[in-house]
Amino acid sequence: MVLVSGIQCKSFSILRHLSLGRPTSSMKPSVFVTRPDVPDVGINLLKERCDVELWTKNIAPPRSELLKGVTGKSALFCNIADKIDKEVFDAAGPNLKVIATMSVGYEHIDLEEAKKRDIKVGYTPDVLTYAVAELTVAILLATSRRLFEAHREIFNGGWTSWSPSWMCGPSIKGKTVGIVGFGRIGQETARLLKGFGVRQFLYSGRKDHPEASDIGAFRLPIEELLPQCDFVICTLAMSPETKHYFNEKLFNLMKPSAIFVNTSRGGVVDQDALIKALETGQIRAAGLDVMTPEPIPPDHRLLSLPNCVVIPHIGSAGIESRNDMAEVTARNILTALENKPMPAELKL
Ligand SMILES: O=C(O)C(=O)CO
Repeated sequence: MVLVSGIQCKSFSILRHLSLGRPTSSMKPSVFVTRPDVPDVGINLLKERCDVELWTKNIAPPRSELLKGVTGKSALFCNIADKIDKEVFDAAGPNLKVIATMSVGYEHIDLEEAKKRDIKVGYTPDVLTYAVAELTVAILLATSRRLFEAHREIFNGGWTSWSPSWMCGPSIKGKTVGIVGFGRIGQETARLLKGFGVRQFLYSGRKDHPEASDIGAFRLPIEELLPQCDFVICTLAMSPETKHYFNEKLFNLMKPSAIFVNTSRGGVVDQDALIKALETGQIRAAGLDVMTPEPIPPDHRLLSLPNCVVIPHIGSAGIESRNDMAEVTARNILTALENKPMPAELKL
């Protein structure tokens, strides 16, 4: 609450309606941004209207710094590596109006708590769909054509000569691809893969997707889909229902030649079951942009498997998409602070 000429104003937007002109620096809402390397486009937008405080290091702020940074702020600009729970809301205090995450995933935010306190929550769907789909195709190819394994052979002396059967892997052309979680990213991945000559796309999920007919994809129950697929791509969103969705039973339904790719969340896979499937040859290989935990310790068992490609959660890391994500996040904050419709607000 601020006092202006004897009038008590609840928010920045009311001050603006009173035609008091551009707010002075002391009247500006304040934002805590949990990384210093957010693309300029987002930070510059925020700075036009807000006092912006950036966490100084390129790692997630330790808990104590997150709590300190958010104290008294009007808005929080965060990402998937920041756990936003009751303690953070309490530390922020009553000024907090909006939390905007620079991500499409939002399972790191306690939405119940936000709702209780009437705090808006913004996220960044759509703008990263292409980048994640592109990376999904890249991991699929890196896994099937054994790119990292082959690269290592150059340095470890394994490349002795051109050999007829050395470093061979299956092509995508003529194969059956199953997409589990046929939302925006799953569908875009299928569109990109069409160019590789896939014979059949299958998908599973709770409902039919009208877009599937353009793509030429058929919906099947997961138990019928898995035994038919040469490639299984997981783009399932994380939720309590999808935790450890890919378990031993599902890996056992896959072909021994199957390649499994996950670019959604590590938590949707029972990782021990995946490791077992890779070690025993239950499936041929896996390509993962996501895993548990993140970052994965360098001595983790998963990293010792030659048939597993592991990438450090860079699905959305296209330059264009990260710029767009920063911009949408900033606009989510600015519009929420002015009580205007946000570009991408989560319904609480
Ligand atoms: O946006 C997300 O949810 C990510 O995982 C990172 O882009």
